[in-house]
Amino acid sequence: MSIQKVMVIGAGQMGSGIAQVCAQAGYDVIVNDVKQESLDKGLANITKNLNRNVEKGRMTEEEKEATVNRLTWTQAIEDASSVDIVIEAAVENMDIKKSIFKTLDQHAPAHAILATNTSSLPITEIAAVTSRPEKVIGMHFMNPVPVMKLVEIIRGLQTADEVYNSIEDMTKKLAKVPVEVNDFPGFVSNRVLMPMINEAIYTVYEGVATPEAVDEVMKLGMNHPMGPLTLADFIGLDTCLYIMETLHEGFGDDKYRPCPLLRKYVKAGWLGKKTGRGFYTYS
Ligand SMILES: CC(=O)CC(=O)SCCNC(=O)CCNC(=O)[C@H](O)C(C)(C)COP(=O)(O)OP(=O)(O)OC[C@H]1O[C@@H](n2cnc3c(N)ncnc32)[C@H](O)[C@@H]1OP(=O)(O)O
Ligand SMILES: NC(=O)C1=CN([C@@H]2O[C@H](COP(=O)(O)OP(=O)(O)OC[C@H]3O[C@@H](n4cnc5c(N)ncnc54)[C@H](OP(=O)(O)O)[C@@H]3O)[C@@H](O)[C@H]2O)C=CC1
Repeated sequence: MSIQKVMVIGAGQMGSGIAQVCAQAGYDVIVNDVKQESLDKGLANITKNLNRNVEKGRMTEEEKEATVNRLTWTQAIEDASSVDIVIEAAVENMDIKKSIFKTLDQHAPAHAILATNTSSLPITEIAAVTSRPEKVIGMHFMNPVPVMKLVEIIRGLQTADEVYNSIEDMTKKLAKVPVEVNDFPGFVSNRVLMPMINEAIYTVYEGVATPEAVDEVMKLGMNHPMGPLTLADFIGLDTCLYIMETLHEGFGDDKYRPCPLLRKYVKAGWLGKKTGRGFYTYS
C-alpha cells in the first residue's frame, strides 16, 4: 500500500517529533491535538529543530520552508478522513487510546492503517475496539524522535503481514531502523529500560544515593548518555509511571511494582522536564 498522507494524534514531545520526521521525509502530515496551545507548542518545537538543521548546514532554508508547508494543524479528529495512516501519540492511557481508536475507525478511510506509538500498552486490546484489527499496529519511536534511530514495530494478534510490511517500508523512508517484536507488556524497549529507571528511583527513595550520584554512576560507570533519573525526567514521570503500572498489571509480578517516590512526584505534578520539575529543576 502506498502511504502519502499521515495524521499524527497528539502534538506533545513524541507527536511533534514524529510529525517532523514524516514531513522531512516528504509525507503530507496533519497534526491533531485537543488544545490549540499544544498545537502551537508542537509547531514551535519543530521550527526550533528545523532552524538548527539549517544553521548546521543539514538543510537549506527552502527545504525547511517546504517541510513546514507539508504540515497542517487541526483540533478536528474527523480530518482523518483524508489520510492513509494515523500514528497516535496521545497520552499513555488505555481508556483515552481506545476512545481515540474508536473515533478514528469511524472517520479514517477503509484502507487506512491505524498505528500507535504506545510505550507499553497491548496493541491487540487497542485493535479490538476497531472494525479493522488487521490494520492496527504498534509503531514505537524513541525520544528524541529526530535523533534516535530505532522504531520498534509491534504486531498485534491480528495485524496483517501487508500492514507490517508497509510500516517497515515507511520506517526506512524516515531513515530509521525497524525492529520487529511481539505484543507483550512494555514490548522489548520498556520491559528492559523501565525497571532499570524504577530501580534507580528506589535507590534515591531508600537513601542509597542522591539523584546526581545515581546518574553519575550510570553515566561514568556504564557509559549511558544520560543517567536514569535525567532520562526519567526527559521521558516524563507520568509516562514512566504508566509504563510501570502496565508491566505490573500485565505480568502480575511484584518485581515491576512502581516506586512510591515515583507515584508521589506524579501526584505532585512533578512530571519532569515538561513541567519544569522532576528529580531535577528546569528553567
Ligand atoms: C519511553 C519510551 O517509550 C521509549 C523511549 O524513548 S526511552 C528514551 C530513549 N532515549 C534515550 O535513551 C536518550 C538518551 N540520551 C541520548 O541519547 C543523548 O543524551 C541525546 C541524543 C538526547 C543528546 O545527546 P548529547 O550528545 O548528550 O547532547 P547534544 O550534543 O546536546 O545533542 C546531540 C544532538 O541531538 C540533538 N538533540 C538533543 N535533544 C534533542 C531534542 N529533544 N530534540 C531534537 N534534537 C535533539 C542536539 O541538537 C544535537 O544535534 P546536533 O547534531 O545539531 O548537535
Ligand atoms: N516520552 C517518551 O519518551 C516516549 C513516549 N512514548 C509514548 O508516546 C505517547 C505520547 O507521549 P509524550 O509525547 O511523551 O506525551 P506528552 O504529554 O508530551 O504529549 C501528549 C499530547 O497528547 C495530547 N492529548 C491527550 N489526549 C488527547 C486526545 N484525546 N487527542 C489528541 N491529543 C491528545 C496531550 O494534550 P494535553 O497536554 O492537553 O493532555 C499532549 O499534547 C504516549 O503513549 C507515550 O507512552 C513513546 C516513546 C517515548
